[in-house]
Amino acid sequence: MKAIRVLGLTKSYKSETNIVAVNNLSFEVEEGQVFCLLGPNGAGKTTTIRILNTLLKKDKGQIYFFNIDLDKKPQDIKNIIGVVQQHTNVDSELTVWENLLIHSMLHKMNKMLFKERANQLLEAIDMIDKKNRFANKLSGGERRKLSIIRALLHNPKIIFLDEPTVGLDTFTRRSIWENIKQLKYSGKTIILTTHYIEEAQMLSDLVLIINKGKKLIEETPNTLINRLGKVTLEYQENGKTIYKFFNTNQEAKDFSVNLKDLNSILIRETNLEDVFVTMTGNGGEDYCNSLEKCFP
Ligand SMILES: Nc1ncnc2c1ncn2[C@@H]1O[C@H](COP(=O)(O)OP(=O)(O)OP(=O)(O)O)[C@@H](O)[C@H]1O
Repeated sequence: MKAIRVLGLTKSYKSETNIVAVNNLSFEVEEGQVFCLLGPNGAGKTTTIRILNTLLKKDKGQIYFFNIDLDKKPQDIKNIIGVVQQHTNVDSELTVWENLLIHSMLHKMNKMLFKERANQLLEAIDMIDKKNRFANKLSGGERRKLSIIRALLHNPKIIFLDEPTVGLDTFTRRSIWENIKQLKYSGKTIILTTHYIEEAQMLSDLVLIINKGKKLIEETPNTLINRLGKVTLEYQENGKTIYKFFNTNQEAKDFSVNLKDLNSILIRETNLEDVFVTMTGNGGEDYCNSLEKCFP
């Protein structure tokens, strides 16, 4: 079953430059998938997510969550989604428990169910010992965990995670990855945006790469990597690192024997970051806007 269907989504900001932030974007997400939206700065990811989260109005297009039309039943949609925003927005003046209680009241949860779920989630996400601590006395990672617990409290079917691990240390990041995997195994649909391509490669079933508000490609991480070439050859030429992609190690080796600077050669597995950089251009320049150009 399709958890989300987005058809021809378009949004402009009426600023001095009249930017088309999202331009006729269409995509579908299967129930139970981890779906990752990738794109360079300013690509339109946050705008797309904010529209899906009912926080921003679109100009054009249709959005369905489990066949429910967002335009017709926004409240129904709010009840089936949980949102972890990019900037953690927990209430610093309240304790962890009080933050969760307020959220349960907004979702009209019954008290018994609230207590049971809140304790369960605090336990699962390793925050039970912080239950009575004021949010302003939590570390950045703990605040992020609180916002994840809060987003899950009303048992949403679809969870939006906008850069869930930004600024977190390796241990906290791994523990959040583990939580995301557990959510997927429990059948939740997850929409992830991240600038950590390694995170996208590890967690996602499907990746949608956008640039300048437009869809470039939508594939599984492995398909994207295979299309580019499983093997990457890196070498130096005129003071620049050149990347070339091949289907096999042997092809990369055969190519490398004719290179001048043999010391600079590195042959390694291609990763999703190589795909991302190839498709969206390096350093924000030289954008690749056609699939033919990226994947001849
Ligand atoms: N409130 C706004 N008013 C005017 N322009 C905006 C506004 N918000 C975003 N934009 C512009 O819309 C475009 C898309 O921005 P958006 O925040 O959706 O991108 P993003 O992919 O989330 O970027 P980042 O990775 O940097 O967070 C950018 O050109 C941005 O400057």
